[in-house]
Amino acid sequence: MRASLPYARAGQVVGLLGGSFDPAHSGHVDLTRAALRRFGLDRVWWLVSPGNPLKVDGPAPLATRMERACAIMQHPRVEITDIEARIGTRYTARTLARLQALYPGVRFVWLMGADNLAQFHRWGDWEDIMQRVPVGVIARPGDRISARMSRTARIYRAQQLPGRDSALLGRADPPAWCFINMPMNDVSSTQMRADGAWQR
Ligand SMILES: Nc1ncnc2c1ncn2[C@@H]1O[C@H](COP(=O)(O)OP(=O)(O)OP(=O)(O)O)[C@@H](O)[C@H]1O
Ligand SMILES: O=C(O)c1ccc[n+]([C@@H]2O[C@H](COP(=O)([O-])O)[C@@H](O)[C@H]2O)c1
Repeated sequence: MRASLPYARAGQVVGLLGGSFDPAHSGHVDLTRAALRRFGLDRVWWLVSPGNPLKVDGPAPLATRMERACAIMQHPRVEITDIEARIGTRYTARTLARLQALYPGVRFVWLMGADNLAQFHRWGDWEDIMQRVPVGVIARPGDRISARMSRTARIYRAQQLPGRDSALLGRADPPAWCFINMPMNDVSSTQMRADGAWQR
């Protein structure tokens, strides 16, 4: 876990996986490894959120979620960060604006599971997000159809890269997005909390 901002140099492509990580699990790890392989990324940063603006229940303390995330995701090209708490944002559009100002010349790609694409049009300034960065979407059990039928997918149909061209996403100019399939992992934090595997 780092006390400073993560490092990236101009020209690199950094995938950002924002999440509640309450708790982090193998689905996040699989998504991250697939994103590194498929989207032409140099690095991935996990942004452990101070709290999802759309979720009513507060998550477990940030330090507890960070500790678990660091324990489960160990990879030389992946950083676990609480950067949103440090810069005082929880809305993705604002996070991206701050990161782009802090890291001129670094290319960022927003990463998310298919469930988040399905409701992406409810996020604050979601069209600004689409204009700022390419978006990589990873299949999730039960959400493939709702994601493909989503308002975002329909509005940005012409800007969708086919899965076979996913390696171009990192260097594509926004708006651009790509949906990839991977061997699906049906683990979820909700289920882990329900099973008593994680206490808030
Ligand atoms: N099993 C999975 N397969 C693909 N993507 C996933 C999977 N689990 C989580 N993600 C994605 O990882 C990001 C962070 O997820 P999050 O921390 O909310 O975990 P979660 O399991 O979805 O939690 P919850 O059940 O509390 O909503 C989101 O974009 C989510 O879509
Ligand atoms: O900006 C928003 O309005 C917004 C609304 C919902 C979710 N997000 C972000 O989406 C990421 C995934 O959230 P979650 O809770 O599904 O893990 C996390 O970084 C949230 O901050 C962002």
